[in-house]
This record gives sequence, C-alpha cells and structure tokens, in this order.
Amino acid sequence: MAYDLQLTNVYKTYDNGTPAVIDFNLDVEKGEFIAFLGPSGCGKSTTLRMISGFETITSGDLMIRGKRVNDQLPEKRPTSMIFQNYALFPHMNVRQNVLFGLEVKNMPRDQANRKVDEILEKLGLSAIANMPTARLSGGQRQRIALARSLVVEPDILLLDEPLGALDANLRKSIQNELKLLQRDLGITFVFVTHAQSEALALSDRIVVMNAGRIEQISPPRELYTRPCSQFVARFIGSNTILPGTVVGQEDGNVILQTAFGHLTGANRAGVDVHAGREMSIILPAEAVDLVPADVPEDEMRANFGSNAISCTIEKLQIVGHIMHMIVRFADGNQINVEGHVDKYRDRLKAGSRAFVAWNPSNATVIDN
Ligand SMILES: Nc1ncnc2c1ncn2[C@@H]1O[C@H](COP(=O)(O)OP(=O)(O)OP(=O)(O)O)[C@@H](O)[C@H]1O
Repeated sequence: MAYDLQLTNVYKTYDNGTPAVIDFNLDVEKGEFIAFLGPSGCGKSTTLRMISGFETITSGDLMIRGKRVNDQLPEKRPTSMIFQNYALFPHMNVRQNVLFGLEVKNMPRDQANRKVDEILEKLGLSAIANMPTARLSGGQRQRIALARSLVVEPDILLLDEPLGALDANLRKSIQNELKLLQRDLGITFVFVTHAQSEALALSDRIVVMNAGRIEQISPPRELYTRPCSQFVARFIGSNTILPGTVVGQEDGNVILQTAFGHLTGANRAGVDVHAGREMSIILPAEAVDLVPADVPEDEMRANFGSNAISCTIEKLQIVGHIMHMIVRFADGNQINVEGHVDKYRDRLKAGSRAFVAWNPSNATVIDN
C-alpha cells in the first residue's frame, strides 16, 4: 500500500536535551483527515513542523508518497502549512497574498492568475479580492490563509491550531466548511488542536499524544467509546473509571473484584488478563443505564448481569431532549449520566435511589 505520509520510529530531541517526540509511528492514506490531539507541550506542533521541514528530525524516517524527505527543504516538499496567526502580509491585498506562493514558484503570470481566481471563488473571497488584509475579520483572514496554502496544490495540508484565534460560533461554521472543502479536494489534512470537540468533529482518525508519545490512534467514535489507556480515558469524553483486580473471564468479558463487588467489561485490547492483574473498567457516560431501584432483581440480572452499582440521584436537569443527571455512589463519588428525556422522565426522581448499570460489551477493561 502506498501511503501519502509515513512516520516510522521518529524521534525529536531539541538541542537543550528536551525529548519532544518519542518513537512516533503513523501511516496516513491519501485523503485522510488526521488530527493530533493532546495537552500543551505533548509534541503536536513539533511533529507537524518535522513533516513540513521547518524542524529537523533527530532519528527515524519521514516518507511522503513513498519518498524519504528527512533532508528535503520545506519549499521542496509537497506540503503547505497554515499557522495559528495566519502569517498574512499586511501590506498586500487579498489577491496578492494568495498569488505570492505561485510567484515564488515562478509560475507564468496568466496561469497563476487563473489559479488564484479559481481558489478565491471556491472560498467565497472574490468580492474582497482587492481589499487589504489588515482590515478583514478573523474568519476572512482564516479563509485567505487557506486559499494561500491551497493555491500551490499541495499533496498534504498541515494546519497548526488554525481555528484557535476565532470565537466559538465562527469556529463551528469554519469547521464545517473545512471538512467539506477537504472532502471536495481529496487532499490529506494533518491538523493540530488541543480542542477535543474539534478533533472529534473533523477527523477520520485522531492521534492522541502525551509527553511526546502516541497514546492511541483511532477514529473519533472508537476513541470515545473504547479508550485504550488511562490517559485517554481521562482526557477524552466522560468516562467513569472503576479500578479492581482480575478474578476471571466469562463470555469474552473480564470479571474484576472492585469496591462495588464483581463488575465486568469487554477485553478489547486483547491483553493477557490473568487473575490478580490490576485493571480498570472504563465506562463511557453514554454506556450507562440508570435503572430505578424498584426494578425486580431477576430483570436486572437478565439485562446487566452483576453490573449494577447502587446510587442516589442528586440532580436531574432537562436540556432540549437530553436529561442530564448527577448520581452519587455510596463511597461519595459522583458521576454524570445523560440520556434521552423520553427514556427517563417518568422513571426517575431527584433524591431517589437507583442503579448505575451497563451491558459489559459497552465497557472496556484496560490496565491501570
Ligand atoms: N525550539 C524549541 N527548543 C526547545 N524545546 C522546545 C522547542 N519547541 C518546543 N519545545 C519543547 O518541546 C516539547 C513539545 O513542544 P510542542 O510545541 O511540540 O508541543 P505542543 O503539543 O504543540 O504544545 P502546544 O499545544 O502548547 O503548542 C515541549 O516540552 C516544549 O517546551
């Protein structure tokens, strides 16, 4: 399989000794939308800059379309980069900003003008083509930066927090535009963000990084429902983490002895789950079923096995079609649960007792 982009055993240690990226491995197919997600300082921008050529690689291989490009200059690589501050030229108008990249490449004037017209049209910028960029709004500046990167027809577009400077509403609408544009063009996008909602909304796969290392590479939904490390379980979505000790396996599910008795979850990671191993059940908020305390025990058992933890409903709040609930376990810990109003409205009351229950296949057992 020929990949658009491959990083194999890539390391980056800065001259001052900071190990910023450690053994990074990723294969990206043409047309994929990849997000690098993680807390500040985890190595996202360093990795992006190594792909663009603005940062050197300490060791490992960087391949673009099957060719090793470790030592190729940025302007020779088939990549384009958009920075958070857009780096537009304030003394040039919109058209001149977009034209600049083609002038650097010495493209004949007629051909360059045609390409600029096309991309300005595509991004809805034709009407403001002759305006100086300094006077434009954040959204317009963002679009100009996009036009300037795309006009050179890169194989891979690299975006470093490109929506970070925009307010929440504009961010949402530009997110949608960006996704549509990426589908339309079929170009590979690699996008750096520390906003999980953005990564979940936009990407085909998310690379979660922590302290220079990759924690998990998964499509958004899988990351949300099947985190495979403690870091990811805490960083993404809303998970309840129930630590315990393995006592055995049953029907592909792992049984843990926990503070709430025997509880079960799926062994998705395929790890060796010998008795005595310290592990945790990761229970995503959307996998939780809140069951009134008066449901007969045999019905509970048939639906959830031993997966029922007694709790008190502290608070109910309806927002649109969703009921948000806060429940408290006997050990004092609180968790958030949410579900469709129709399911819960007539069954649960604030202050009453209930069970937090789940089907074991919707929870995952991972190492502590
Ligand atoms: N030029 C540099 N020289 C030395 N250390 C650096 C340099 N640039 C980044 N670092 C360090 O490398 C590590 C990774 O930084 P990087 O900017 O890649 O993280 P990041 O995930 O993009 O963070 P942020 O979201 O804050 O931009 C950090 O410890 C950072 O302090």
